[in-house]
Amino acid sequence: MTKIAIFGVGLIGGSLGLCFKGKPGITVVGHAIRESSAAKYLERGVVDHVTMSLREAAEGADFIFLCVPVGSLESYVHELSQLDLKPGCIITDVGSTKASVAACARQARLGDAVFIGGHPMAGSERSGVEAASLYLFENAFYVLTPEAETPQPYIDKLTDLLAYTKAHIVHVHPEEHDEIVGAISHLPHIIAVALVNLVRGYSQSNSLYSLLAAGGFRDITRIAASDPVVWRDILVNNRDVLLKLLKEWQSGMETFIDMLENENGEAVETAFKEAGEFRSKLPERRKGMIHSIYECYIDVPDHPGIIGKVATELGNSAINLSNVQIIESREDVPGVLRLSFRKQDDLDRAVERLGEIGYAVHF
Ligand SMILES: NC(=O)c1ccc[n+]([C@@H]2O[C@H](COP(=O)([O-])OP(=O)(O)OC[C@H]3O[C@@H](n4cnc5c(N)ncnc54)[C@H](O)[C@@H]3O)[C@@H](O)[C@H]2O)c1
Ligand SMILES: O=C(O)C(=O)C[C@]1(C(=O)O)C=C[C@@H](O)C=C1
Repeated sequence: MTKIAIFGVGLIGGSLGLCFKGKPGITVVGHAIRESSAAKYLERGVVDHVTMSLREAAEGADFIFLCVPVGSLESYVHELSQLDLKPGCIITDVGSTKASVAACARQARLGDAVFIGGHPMAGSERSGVEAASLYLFENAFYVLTPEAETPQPYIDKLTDLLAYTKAHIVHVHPEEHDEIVGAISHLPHIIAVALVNLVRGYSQSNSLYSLLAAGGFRDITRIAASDPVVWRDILVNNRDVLLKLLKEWQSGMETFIDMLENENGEAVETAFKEAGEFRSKLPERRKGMIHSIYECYIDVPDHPGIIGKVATELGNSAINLSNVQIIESREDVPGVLRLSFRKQDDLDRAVERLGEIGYAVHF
């Protein structure tokens, strides 16, 4: 039996558990720090067994996944180094920063165990095991940061196991990872939070700010709802990279100030053109990379049973709907439903079908 131990059974740890559990010859053990969490992990079926003992979870494990916030990773590596781990055990993590944990693992005495850093480039603004999903990593990139001296058979073994996530494995150097992910993930989270807090301030004296906040604001700020502890740890850990990026960001904002002060419409137009061209060339909307789900919005009349009606219509056309959410519902005013799909094809067919039967569909 291959034993996989997961520490930190939340969004990412729970999703990995779902990918591995039930696969031939695999048993998944989750480590819980609270009894109430232990019961929840079993109830949600993300692991086969739960233990509150770090030793019991780790000893005898063939793979150990550290899925706790970045600020706790080093203490876990240290604690594992005190245990009698199975020879050949592969320890990996899923932290959003890689340089510090790699440096820590290099120094740790892990005996016959091997550390290989990892980072699935998929996630969500939701957190906790309640948000775990079997499909989270499908088609996303999964970064591994092996050292030059990491024996190839260990890398192959971890890569083989990760095939159950259906993610694409890429190897990146830890420092290079932190620079790139700083720009494409950490900086956007800072910008989203700063923007939401700016508008939150304005809305305290005028409720129209919240009322009128529409697609543009919601698109750019979804990630501002991400877990505060997870993101505190990421930003503090990657502060050197982020301080450099924030200075460049500041200079980018200064450029916009100059354009507006000088009424330089041409420069504004060029900035939008260049950004649009680059964005349109990003790899096709890959689940987990840009959107973790395929979504559209439809205007619906405010009357009972509308969700059932839409779901039945899609079901009759064999279109697989993964989620429906009412995102605006006020008396006497048409509401908006958000429809989520796991595949681009389902989204495309839903848009066509709903359009045919008269719904206004938006993206
Ligand atoms: N959220 C994302 O989109 C995303 C994506 C990729 C990687 N990551 C990384 O994955 C890791 C987990 O993030 P998540 O989004 O799954 O968070 P989460 O809050 O959903 O899960 C974290 C888990 O760790 C446990 N935990 C929290 N603090 C702990 C501590 N001090 N000691 C031990 N356990 C603790 C929690 O009980 C929870 O089970 C982080 O390192 C994060 O950087 C997150
Ligand atoms: O989709 C989201 O909500 C995410 O924030 C996912 C996201 C990202 O920024 O792309 C967040 C953190 C990770 O470490 C990897 C992926």
